[in-house]
This record gives sequence, C-alpha cells and structure tokens, in this order.
Amino acid sequence: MQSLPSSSGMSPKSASPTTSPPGLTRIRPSRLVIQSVYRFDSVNANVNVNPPVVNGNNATAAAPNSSSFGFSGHVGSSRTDWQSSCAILASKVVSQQQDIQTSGGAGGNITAVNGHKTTLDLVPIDNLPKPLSIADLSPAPMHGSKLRVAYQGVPGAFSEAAAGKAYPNCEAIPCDQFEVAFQAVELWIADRAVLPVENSLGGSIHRNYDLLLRHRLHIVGEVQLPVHHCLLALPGVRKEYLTRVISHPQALSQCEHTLTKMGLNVTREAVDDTAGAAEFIAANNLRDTAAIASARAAELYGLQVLENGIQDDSSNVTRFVMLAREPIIPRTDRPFKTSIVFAHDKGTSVLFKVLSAFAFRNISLTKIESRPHRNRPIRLVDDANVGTAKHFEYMFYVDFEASMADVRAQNALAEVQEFTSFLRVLGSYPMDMTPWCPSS
Ligand SMILES: O=C(O)C(=O)C[C@]1(C(=O)O)C=C[C@@H](O)C=C1
Repeated sequence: MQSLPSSSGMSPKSASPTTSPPGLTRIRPSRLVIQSVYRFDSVNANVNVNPPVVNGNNATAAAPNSSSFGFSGHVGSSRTDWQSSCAILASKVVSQQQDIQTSGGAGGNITAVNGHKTTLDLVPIDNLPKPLSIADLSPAPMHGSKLRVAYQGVPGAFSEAAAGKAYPNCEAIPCDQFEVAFQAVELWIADRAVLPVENSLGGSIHRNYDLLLRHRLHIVGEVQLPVHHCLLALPGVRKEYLTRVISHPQALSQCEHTLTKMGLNVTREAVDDTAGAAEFIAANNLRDTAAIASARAAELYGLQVLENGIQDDSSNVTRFVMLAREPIIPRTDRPFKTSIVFAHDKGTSVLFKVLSAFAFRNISLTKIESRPHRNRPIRLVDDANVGTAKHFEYMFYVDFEASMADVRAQNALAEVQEFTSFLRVLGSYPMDMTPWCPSS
C-alpha cells in the first residue's frame, strides 16, 4: 500500500511497507503518531514497551494517572494485571471448570482461559479492575469531559463517522495507523478505539484481527456503518482527464466493478485511508487523480463529486468494533455477541469439535476467521516412508450470538477450553441493533 508522506514534521511511518511517491506531501499534521518498540509474546500476552513518544513528546505527559493497569510509562505492569482484567469474563468458565474438578470430572488445571496457562489462584480477586458498566457505552462524557475516541485515518474517513456513531459527541482522535489507535487507548491518550474489522463486500480487515490478539484491549461494542463511496476530484476536472484513482484498499475493492463499468482509463493505487486520498489530491493540486472517499471528505478538502454511490452494492456496510482497556459486564437483557480467538497445538482437527460446542447449544455463529499462527506458522509432520508434510497453523476467531452472562455460552466455552490449547475471550458486548438504513 502506498503511504502518503508527511510534510508536517511528523515522523515517517517506519512500519510502512511501501515507499511514498516522490514529491507528494501531506497538508496537515492531523494524525496521531506513536513511536515505540514492542516485543510481543502474543500467546502468553507478555508485552514489553519501551517508553513511548507521541508526536515527538513523551507520552507519559499526555496520559492521566492510570489506575487499573498501573500505567507508568509501560503498558500494563504485569501479567497478573492482565489476567485480572480478563477474569470477569473468564470467571464463570473457571468456576464451572472447578466444579468439574472437585466432582472428579474431566479436566485438570484451568489450562488456557483468556490465553493463559493459569489456575484460579493466579487471579487476585481483590485486585480486579473496575469493569466498565453498560452506562459507559452511552454517549455521556466521562469525567466531565468528552470521551476521546481513536480511529485510523484523517477527518472525513469512514472510521471517523463510525466513531461518531458509536460515541456521539465524542472527541475523535485521528491516528496514523491501526496500531497507533490501539496504543493510544493503552497509553490513556484515548478512552476508546473504533476500528473496522470487516466489510460486506471487501471482507475482513486482517490487520485488526492480528492486532486484537497482540494487544490487550477488550471489545466493548460494535457498530455497523453504511458506507457510501463517491469519486472525488478537483473542481473542473472531468472524468476523461483522469489517469489514476487512489483510495484505501478496502474502498478500491468495494468499488472495483463500478470503476471498471465506468470505463475509466486509470490505474488504481492504495493509500492509507479514503479521506487521506482526498486530502492528498487537494494538497498537491493533482488534476489527473481522483479519490474514492465520502461526500464529507469532498466538503472538507474542497473537491467535487464526479460520481455518487460508486460502491458495488448499495447496502455496503462496514462493521467496526469499539475497544477499551477494560471489559464491560456482560448482560442478558439485550442481544449480546461474544468474540473469541483460539488455537490448538495439534492443528485444525479441533475446529469441528469447537464449532459443535456452539451448535449443540443452539448458539449461532456470526463470523469465523482464520489467521496464520504467527508464533508457530508451520507444523512439520514426518512420515518416514513418504516425507514431511508441512501443515499451516492457524488462530481461529469466532463471533457468536450470546452473552458471557448466558449459561449456554459459559458451558460452550468450558467445553471449547477442553479442546484448545489457547483460548481468549476478546469481548462480550451488545450487538448493533440499529434499524437498517442503507447509505444514500
Ligand atoms: O479509509 C477510511 O475512510 C476508513 O475509515 C477505513 C475503511 C476500512 O478500513 O475498511 C473503513 C470503512 C470502509 O470500509 C473503507 C475504509
């Protein structure tokens, strides 16, 4: 993906996989950039962070004193803190497993609740962080100020609109990359992050699945945003002048067929976000380039709408998750979803058993995704006679329609835990039930 360079003195994105086109500049120092050095052991959830630098300043100055994770320039002080934060969701599973043990039933130690080889006595009950209540999902500002919500992109990005839908009246904080949005919440620079995970046409946003595993934030909600794309160019530019269309890869993919049908003789280039593409065209007075972005981006950056509604499906929708440092208390008085991630040492054969744990309890799955097991991507199976088979290893992400407060979900997860070597509850949260309103 092409990354738009900064003209603002912001640090270049060291992690950016691509080079920037020569002579292109960014017009506003609008996005949060955090530089830090992470070392992850994702399965054991050990995170070591060197003192971070936020847009050139020490992040500790920007971060209020923290409570539950004992922030002091590091993300989380110990493995125990992290275990505590997960204990709310895990406790039902743990107690059920204990019952099984005391009654001489199957199972031994609590092997992998929330990603930890752990036993109950490792969870310091009196140290539990205060979980967010359902009220924290409401638009009311926290602590007398606006809720700060990190998103990836610049103003006019769909993610900004999603942040506003999830938390009306919030202070939306633009971030340079998805990872920065995660870090902004971990470092108390933001209270929440709102990040896309899948689109009805473009599919999953894999990067965020990987980051959910590598970071310790909890999913506390979801929001589905109708995504209405426009083709934008500088005033006076006609479609015939165009040689290039730039946008976020998801946006390019969501408009793929429409662009082809329009018969434009253009190359398609990926950049970091839709609104950033519009901003880039305006900043560089590019008369041969169009952006796929929102109508709001056109207004913000002074572009004209050449074509309205160019997404390949009028009901195009992107699902975003809301992330927080602490989980919410799951409830049963409204529809909830729960997101988990699991793996097994012995490969994919466990998948059917895991899924049957939900099927037998009439729990519907709404999503399943697999990602490479980054710690152990390949498993070699030697057969002296025929050679060595190389099996790919996966992490499986599953969303199911039940709350962790629902005994069916607790029983299903207790069973899943027996089949898996790694299991983590990413969050149990209210489903987005807003009435369907396709983009117009
Ligand atoms: O580029 C943007 O405007 C974004 O908010 C990112 C993003 C995505 O990552 O999927 C969000 C919604 C749309 O699906 C297109 C792009």
